[in-house]
Amino acid sequence: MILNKETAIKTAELLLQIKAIKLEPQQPFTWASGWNSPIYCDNRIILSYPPIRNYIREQFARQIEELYGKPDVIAGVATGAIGIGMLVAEYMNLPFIYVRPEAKGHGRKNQIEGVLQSGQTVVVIEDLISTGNSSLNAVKALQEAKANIKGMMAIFSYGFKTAEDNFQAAGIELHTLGTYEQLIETALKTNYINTTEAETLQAWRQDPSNWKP
Ligand SMILES: O=P(O)(O)OC[C@H]1O[C@H](OP(=O)(O)OP(=O)(O)O)[C@H](O)[C@@H]1O
Ligand SMILES: O=C(O)c1cc(=O)[nH]c(=O)[nH]1
Repeated sequence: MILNKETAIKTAELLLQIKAIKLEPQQPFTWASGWNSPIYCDNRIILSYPPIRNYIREQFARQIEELYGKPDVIAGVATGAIGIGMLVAEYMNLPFIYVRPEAKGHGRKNQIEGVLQSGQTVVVIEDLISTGNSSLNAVKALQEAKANIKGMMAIFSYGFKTAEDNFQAAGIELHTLGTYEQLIETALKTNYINTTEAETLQAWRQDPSNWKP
């Protein structure tokens, strides 16, 4: 679910401004899910731009307070959302933890790093949602540790039906700052992409798991 249109427009403008959106239809990117894709959204770049990371941090903090009040803990999904999650926690003066894709094989063998107590309310921050599997894997680990998950907030989602279904099946509310539709609209308007590229991106989105260049 998009948080609000104004934020979606601004988020798209900022991601394009810092060239977080990469298009390479001839040399597709491989995603975490194994899918091939002509597009990659590298939200990690946001951390290199203080005014932009401040904007994202403040949007998250404002929306979290509006939706859930103050949770006990902010969690980030490793590694992409550790940085921005920590900034949100700092801004809200809340504890921060992060969740690895799996438990470490050595040391304390933790999957969740930081302090989480049974029954604590948690808002989970993610940088990006494709299938939603990484995010929901983190949610599962938190729930197994008896966290009370209030919701998941992401900078951007491709808005795939499979992700929506996955979140619905898990009973987790997802809110995003930016959307694919807004990104493509803004990218066209600002000549970041041309109409042929926009058509490729729309066609790809119809069946992303089977797309080939
Ligand atoms: O919705 P999904 O299909 O799971 O894909 C999205 C995930 O992919 C990226 O992480 P990546 O695996 O590239 O690792 P990183 O966060 O360590 O960069 C991103 O940060 C999300 O966590
Ligand atoms: O699904 C992914 O792995 C993925 C897609 C994308 O656009 N950006 C990203 O960081 N990961």
